[in-house]
Amino acid sequence: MFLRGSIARLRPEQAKVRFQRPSRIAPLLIRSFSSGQQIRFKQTFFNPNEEPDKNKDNKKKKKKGPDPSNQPQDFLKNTKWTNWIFPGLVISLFLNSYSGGESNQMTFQDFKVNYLEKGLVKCITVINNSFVEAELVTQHPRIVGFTIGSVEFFEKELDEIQDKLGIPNNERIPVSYIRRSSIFSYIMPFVPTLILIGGTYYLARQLQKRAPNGKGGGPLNNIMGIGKSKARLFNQETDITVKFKDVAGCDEAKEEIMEFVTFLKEPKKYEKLGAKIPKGAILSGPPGTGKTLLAKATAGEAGVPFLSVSGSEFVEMYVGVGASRVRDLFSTARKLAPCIIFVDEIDAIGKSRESGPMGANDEKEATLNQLLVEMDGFEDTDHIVVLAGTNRADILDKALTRPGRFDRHISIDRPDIEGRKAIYKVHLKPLKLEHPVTDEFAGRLAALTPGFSGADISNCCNEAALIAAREDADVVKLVHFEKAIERVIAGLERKSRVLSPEEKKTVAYHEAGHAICGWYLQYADPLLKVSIIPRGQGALGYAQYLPGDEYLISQEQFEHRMIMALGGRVSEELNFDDITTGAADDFKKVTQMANMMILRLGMSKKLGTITFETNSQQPRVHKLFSEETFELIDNEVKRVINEAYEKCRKLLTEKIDEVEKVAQELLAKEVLTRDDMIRLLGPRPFEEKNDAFKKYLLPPNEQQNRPEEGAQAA
Ligand SMILES: Nc1ncnc2c1ncn2[C@@H]1O[C@H](COP(=O)(O)OP(=O)(O)OP(=O)(O)O)[C@@H](O)[C@H]1O
Ligand SMILES: [Zn+2]
Repeated sequence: MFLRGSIARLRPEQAKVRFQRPSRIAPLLIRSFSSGQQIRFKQTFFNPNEEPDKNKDNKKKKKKGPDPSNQPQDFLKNTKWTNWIFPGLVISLFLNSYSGGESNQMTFQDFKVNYLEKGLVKCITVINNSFVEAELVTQHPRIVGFTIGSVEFFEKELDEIQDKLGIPNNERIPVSYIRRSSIFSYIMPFVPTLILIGGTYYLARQLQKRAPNGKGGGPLNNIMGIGKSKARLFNQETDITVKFKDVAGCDEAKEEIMEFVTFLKEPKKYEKLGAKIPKGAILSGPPGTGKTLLAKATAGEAGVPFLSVSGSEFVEMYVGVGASRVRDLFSTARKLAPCIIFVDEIDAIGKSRESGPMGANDEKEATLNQLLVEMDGFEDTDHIVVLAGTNRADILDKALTRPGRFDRHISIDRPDIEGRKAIYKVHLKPLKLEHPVTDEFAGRLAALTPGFSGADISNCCNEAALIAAREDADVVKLVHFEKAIERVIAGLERKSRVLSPEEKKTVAYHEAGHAICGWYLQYADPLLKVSIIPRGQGALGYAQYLPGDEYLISQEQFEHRMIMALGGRVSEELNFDDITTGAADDFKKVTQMANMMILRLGMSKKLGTITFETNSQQPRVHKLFSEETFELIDNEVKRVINEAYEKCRKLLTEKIDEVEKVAQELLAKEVLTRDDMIRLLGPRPFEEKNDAFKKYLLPPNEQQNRPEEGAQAA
């Protein structure tokens, strides 16, 4: 638009132009050869310093009249103006891109024929070396425009035509070269800044949306709150309903932890005597033994807030996040004090710092260091107790367990029969049972589930209720519990897995072999059930034994267990021409037991009382034993297994009729109970070793009977 004006200043008669392309720096340079003068044009088509149309604004203002609300600050306060930024921008770009819209677009050919050759062209402007605008002597149209491929070609054509028309040099059409930039080139440099400002504004808005309680808010909270601790707070009034009475068994652990409760309740009692209360305790034990529950109960008893966090929640891929979360956790705790912090799975950060195949891990180390610093940092008067749970107390960093930090070590083991009974009583309470919970009933369930942890028991009770519901029963009965227990131990029954008659026969004889060995071996555990219904992942048949709560296992017991495990394969050998793959798992167990006897338990006379076990955590630099010892170990393991095998074969050869009886019965009924076994074979010739079994599972008449001594052992 402005361009036209500038060109207009150049009279056609004034300029005889040799066509020359402008340099970049001097976009509007025309050399007039007629005058030999260089004429410089001011680039006026877009000058940011020059207000293009001041009058327009004035007119607008006049129209509207003076309006106090039109003060700039009022206008800015009214956020609606932001709505007009983008449409305005788009419109101005649109106008800009069509700034040449007034000229009639055509082809160079049309221009040549219709205007140039007829001598109607006043002057020519080449814009950006690609577009040509020509001002005509006519009024309609006054300006025409067309695109050109190359300036050289255009110049040549123009020269040729003017030569042809015989126009003298001094009357030739003046040609000017200009560069016209779009508004984009002025806006572009500001775009990154605008995006940055816009982004910051958006972030700030998102953060403002965050609810005052710290919860909720936009997804950005996740990014901004990365250094925040993820600890869950359980409020003492509402959330922690757990009390010591809900934690069954583990009485010693409760007693130990009771000290923390009294400290949090009556700190004065200790402080006036100058006693320092331990800052923390590590609760260690196998999974599901109630470490979290005990920690919660401690908070529940003391009536203080409980901050629970898992060690793995400190571990992030970003360096420094773990330490920052630890800091945040403790600063929260200080605000809530007196309170209890519980760090579950502390081994995730508290692992011994040099251990691990990759050496030290800087981020974990920083997190652990921060934890140590925080634990040193709080005073007894802060009234914060830190409890930590782990399954691997042995791999914890020594710095964690030194006095002044986690100086109490409370270990919680799997519950024994009495413990299980107590835990059953807790978890049976919410169920609708056939009879009220008796000592006998809970004891029976406890006897049926040796080795179960608290979590297993809770799971088992729930499973029983689910089974009862599936069967549309009104109440949960003992059978439902028995099914649930079997399911937890051996997996789901898979009746859909159909075995061929041949396979079924093999499985029956295999299981009968195990069962007969167990029946006639003195140190075998009491048999509860033999079944040839496939279960779980790969078991085609299985037998359920009830080991008691044993803390010591004799060599003879080991041997008898090995014989029992081999019974399946030996029975196959005795009853069929071929053997099958069914004994793979049995061999694994046998080999493990033999290895343990030889390498760890000093049960080989030849090798003596020495352990050959290596700590796999530490790198092995040299061989721990000589080639001869190695060979000896090999031979001893083989010897132990072979002896067991021979004893097993001898036993089952003698009892081949009994094997037959049991196998046939199994094929007919699929499941044999202890009662079935007694019916087929007579009572077991030994007294059962398992007291719990005797007390809760044997019928009263059997409990009195002393089984005849002297029956055949292996
Ligand atoms: N002594 C117990 N008395 C009652 N219930 C128990 C007991 N021990 C475990 N449970 C049950 O098992 C569940 C799991 O226990 P908890 O989470 O405390 O185990 P944990 O030792 O912390 O396990 P992990 O080591 O896997 O974290 C509890 O919610 C509870 O229902
Ligand atoms: Zn087997």
